[in-house]
Amino acid sequence: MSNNARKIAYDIIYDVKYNKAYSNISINKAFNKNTIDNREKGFVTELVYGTLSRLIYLDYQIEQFLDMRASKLSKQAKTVLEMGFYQLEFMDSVSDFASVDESVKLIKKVDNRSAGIINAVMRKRVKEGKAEYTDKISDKAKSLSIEFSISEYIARRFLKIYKEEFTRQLLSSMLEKPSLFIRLNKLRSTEAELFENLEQQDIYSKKNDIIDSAYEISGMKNIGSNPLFVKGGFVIQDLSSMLAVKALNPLPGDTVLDICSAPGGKSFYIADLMENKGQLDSMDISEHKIQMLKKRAVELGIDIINTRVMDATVFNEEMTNRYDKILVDAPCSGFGIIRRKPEIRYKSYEDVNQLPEIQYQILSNASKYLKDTGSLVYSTCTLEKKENIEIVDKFLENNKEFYLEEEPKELYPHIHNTDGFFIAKFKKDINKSV
Ligand SMILES: C[S@@+](CC[C@H](N)C(=O)[O-])C[C@H]1O[C@@H](n2cnc3c(N)ncnc32)[C@H](O)[C@@H]1O
Repeated sequence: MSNNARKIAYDIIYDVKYNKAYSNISINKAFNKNTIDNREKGFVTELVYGTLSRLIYLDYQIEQFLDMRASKLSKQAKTVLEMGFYQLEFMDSVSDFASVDESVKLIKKVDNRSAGIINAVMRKRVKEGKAEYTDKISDKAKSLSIEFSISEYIARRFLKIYKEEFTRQLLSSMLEKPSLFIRLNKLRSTEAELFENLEQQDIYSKKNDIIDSAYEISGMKNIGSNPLFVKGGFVIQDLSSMLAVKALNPLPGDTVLDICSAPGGKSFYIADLMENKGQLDSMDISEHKIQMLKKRAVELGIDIINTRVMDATVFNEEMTNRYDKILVDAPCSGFGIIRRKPEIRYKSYEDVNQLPEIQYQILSNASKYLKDTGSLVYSTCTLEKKENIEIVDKFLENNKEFYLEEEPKELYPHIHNTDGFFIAKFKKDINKSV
């Protein structure tokens, strides 16, 4: 693989680590800017996600081979070493020689003064083999943090919420590649057309048992140029996201509010289940993301969506008692989608501690927009109880006219083959409160 591909990967990793960029957005930008073939794209994607997903573990390994304090390394040198160590341990397609040689070439482009140290550390690692990680640190959270490359804060929270064995299984599954699900958009295509498209491209698909328009697929390359995808015949959507919509049970003719809707995955499925009949108000605080939603809705052939940029924490009197069904897919810490967004692995208490208040405020406002016999779904893509069941309990405590229609669902990657997710379905019954 060329040094150009490694330089592209380096720029993305550096941007995510030091400029707070988002990995998925940075990768897309880099692929649009540079002309690289599909094989190189695959290599860059693996190197970026792999390295970013294992930073704490890789830094631990690097330290075992360094003759100086890691804090003395330049940011560039540290990043090149992390990429180099990742290739040595986790990329079978790259020889040890290439890992060392290409790392030295790369550092010469970005910080020539560190070339000697990179060369020495990489060679020492090749000669001696990886340092065995033994569970020698007595603090369990610290130890899990290194082993599974997750912030100590998240490790500590998971250990508080789950048993140790469950936490290990969960963290281990969060280092694996997520399954890919697509959903047929019946407004633009049919199952027969979808199957023909998948067959032509040698893509294996398995129909899902619960969501009849969902298929788990493997072997999809370069989805952006798939003609059926481009014309809106199918979308990529995790099963967990579809299950949240299914819980809401939108029907043709309903008046529905999706209050944190952008970039639109759930709104599009709501519209599909409504057979594009009725009214769907899709709101979000982000103007940019609402624009993305609008554009994709047109491609998908949906015309029942009214978009609005709105801060859902601010109560809007005009919307009182207006909707049959409301989805609150709240902004959250995202601990359930760590496999897709590796930067979430390193979140700290300060990054997430404000969220429960915002979530509760949004849920509380949304509940007032519901008609007297309406249904409301609260969902998040996190596994943090403070953002899930504790919000639900507080809401029920303060809103006696609401009850849970079914037990809230928690979904886990290693059990359900989905993102980590939480879904609670409430029913409003004003007679209950009197
Ligand atoms: C989990 S995402 C929603 C994903 C979306 N439902 C989908 O399926 O594509 C949460 C969304 O909440 C939005 N958000 C954050 N704070 C908000 C607020 N105060 N009011 C409204 N939307 C907000 C974010 O912009 C983000 O798009």
